[in-house]
Amino acid sequence: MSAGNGNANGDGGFSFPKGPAIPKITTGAKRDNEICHDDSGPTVKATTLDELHSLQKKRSAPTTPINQSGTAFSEEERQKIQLQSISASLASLTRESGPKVVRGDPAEKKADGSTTPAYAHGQHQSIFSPALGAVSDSSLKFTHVLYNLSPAELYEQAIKYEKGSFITSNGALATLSGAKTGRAPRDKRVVRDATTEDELWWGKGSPNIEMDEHTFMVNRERAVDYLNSLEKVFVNDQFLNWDPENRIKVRIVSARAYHSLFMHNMCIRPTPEELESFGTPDFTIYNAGQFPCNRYTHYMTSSTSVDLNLSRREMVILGTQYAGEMKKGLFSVMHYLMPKRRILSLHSGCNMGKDGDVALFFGLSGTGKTTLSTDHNRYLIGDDEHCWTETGVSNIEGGCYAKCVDLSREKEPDIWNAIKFGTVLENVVFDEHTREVDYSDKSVTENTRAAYPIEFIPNAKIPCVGPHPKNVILLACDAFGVLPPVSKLNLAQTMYHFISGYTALVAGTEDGIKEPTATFSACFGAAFIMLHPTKYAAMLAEKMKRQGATGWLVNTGWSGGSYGVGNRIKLAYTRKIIVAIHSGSLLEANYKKTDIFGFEIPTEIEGIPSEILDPVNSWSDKKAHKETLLKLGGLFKKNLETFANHKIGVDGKLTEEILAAGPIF
Ligand SMILES: Nc1ncnc2c1ncn2[C@@H]1O[C@H](COP(=O)(O)OP(=O)(O)OP(=O)(O)O)[C@@H](O)[C@H]1O
Ligand SMILES: O=C([O-])CC(=O)C(=O)O
Ligand SMILES: [Ca+2]
Ligand SMILES: [Mn+2]
Repeated sequence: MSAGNGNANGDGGFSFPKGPAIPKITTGAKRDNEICHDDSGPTVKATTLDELHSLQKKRSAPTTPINQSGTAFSEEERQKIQLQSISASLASLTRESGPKVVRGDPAEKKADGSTTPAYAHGQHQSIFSPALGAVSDSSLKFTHVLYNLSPAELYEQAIKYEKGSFITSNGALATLSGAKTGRAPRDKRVVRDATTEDELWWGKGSPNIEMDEHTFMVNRERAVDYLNSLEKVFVNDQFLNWDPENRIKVRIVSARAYHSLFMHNMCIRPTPEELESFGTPDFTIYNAGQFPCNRYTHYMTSSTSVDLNLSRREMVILGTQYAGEMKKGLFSVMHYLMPKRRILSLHSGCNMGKDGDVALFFGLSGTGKTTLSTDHNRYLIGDDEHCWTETGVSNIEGGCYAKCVDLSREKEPDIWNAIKFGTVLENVVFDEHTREVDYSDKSVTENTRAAYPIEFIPNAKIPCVGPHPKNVILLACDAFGVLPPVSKLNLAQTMYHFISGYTALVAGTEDGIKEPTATFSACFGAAFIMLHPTKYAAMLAEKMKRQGATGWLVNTGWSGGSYGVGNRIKLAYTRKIIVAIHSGSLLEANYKKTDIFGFEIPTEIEGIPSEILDPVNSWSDKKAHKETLLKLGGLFKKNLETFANHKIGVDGKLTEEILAAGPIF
């Protein structure tokens, strides 16, 4: 620092007092190693440390909200309206009308040193206190609301108050989701009432396990009471769906900064102006995940319960802190709301080429939706949840949720680079000193994840919308190693495989080779659909037909033998296949038909050894290949039996066509 020229400006706004320079203290003869006392630099204006700290934080630029009558709300009025709305969200339905809510962190000291709400001291601070007498102790306390905090504020909250929260060397926030490191579909309940009774898909194969309205209210009350018993809660007001005409306003009330930052990243972030006119949310999540449900409650079979009430437009989470429940809970809601508007909701990734050609990537968890839709040469529209309307596609979310087990910079550079300040890293392991993440370490779980805003991908298409898809790519990670790396599908085959929703995964690798297990999940997302799979399939068929889209089945799983003998097909090869699909060159290739499944497979693709294109070539044991192929064909047939009775299309013609498009032997 240079001493004495202290007309500091532009670096904090303080000014150096004019007048004679303060004389330096001189201590006689100067020796080389002597400590240099230099107190003549600019001093701060503050006279106390508290005052100094108060200088540090500048107020965010105020916006000028307009109310209905066209006049501007004062900041105070606006905050009061917001708190009133939050108080209504948090209200117990059996007691007071709503809790006393106050804005801000309870740990943040007021200028007078107090931490209690300022109303008692007559200071300016936003509070909302329903004008009712106290009828329980909980109505005497305040609930502090941390409303739409920024990532930086949420980092601080997480690191101060949530065990297992750390900043990793790449700048991301590492968090632990607790005992649950994946979704709990068996604990999902949907309220069966007069409306949903007829509208939803119930019974065998359906993900909708019923609960009654009363039980929902019991769980809702439990969650609300838990949240209100806390000193503070996080509230996120955000949007779903980039299609402005079908945008849904969501409110997420949660107890953890981790949850708030996760949803900040995954939902669409409102601008300050949009927030002013947010009003009442269309859907509210009560995430009381730290608190279990009560197993004496009817319908509860574990201490976890994820409850959807479509009529009330509410979701309650008890007994799981896995953040993916919120994301996929909202997706279920979209799977109900959108088809009512003749919009197809899809568990798919989506990207667009420079020429505007759009591709959808369907597939179950871990099959490559995020990996393959994140493509440096194309615009990313979204990685997991989309809508297909009369005019094109729109992403439902504002962020991506990438698997990061074995993540490498070389193979997935864009995802690697998206893991930076603002990103939530779930359940990863890192060096205790350097905080460098070891993505190969599965000590906590294999399902390690990164949640980041979509704009962290450099070629994200903002707004995340695009024209009608040209290619519909179904991904399967076939650990049996008999599905070809790529097959061209006709429309009936596309429907057949869409309804089947096949993938095969391998269990833990530790105790040697295990048989792969086939999973069938209708529409590549049976856990989230609300209507019968054929409803979505019929819509998909109709849209693909109208737009002339081509269907493809891409095996991102095993090649050269089943799991244990062969290997997972190289990501570089899969990417080349995808490039050939996008460019249209694959459509021009020569094809041959396979046995059993009747797939059309290309004989050549540039950059890929031709022999791997037909799996039979890469299996050394031809007999084992045939047996495995038949085995898988049998599993497909068995799975589709339940759908055979459900007629769709004119006279059930479509059903017949679809069933005929399956394996034949
Ligand atoms: N040939 C391949 N094609 C695609 N992915 C591959 C391939 N080989 C290995 N992988 C790995 O498989 C995983 C695919 O996971 P990804 O995150 O894309 O799943 P997802 O379909 O988005 O699932 P979810 O719906 O659970 O988010 C990644 O870890 C990726 O590195
Ligand atoms: O929902 C999750 O937890 C992860 C995911 O994307 C999926 O399983 O499809
Ligand atoms: Ca994904
Ligand atoms: Mn998903």
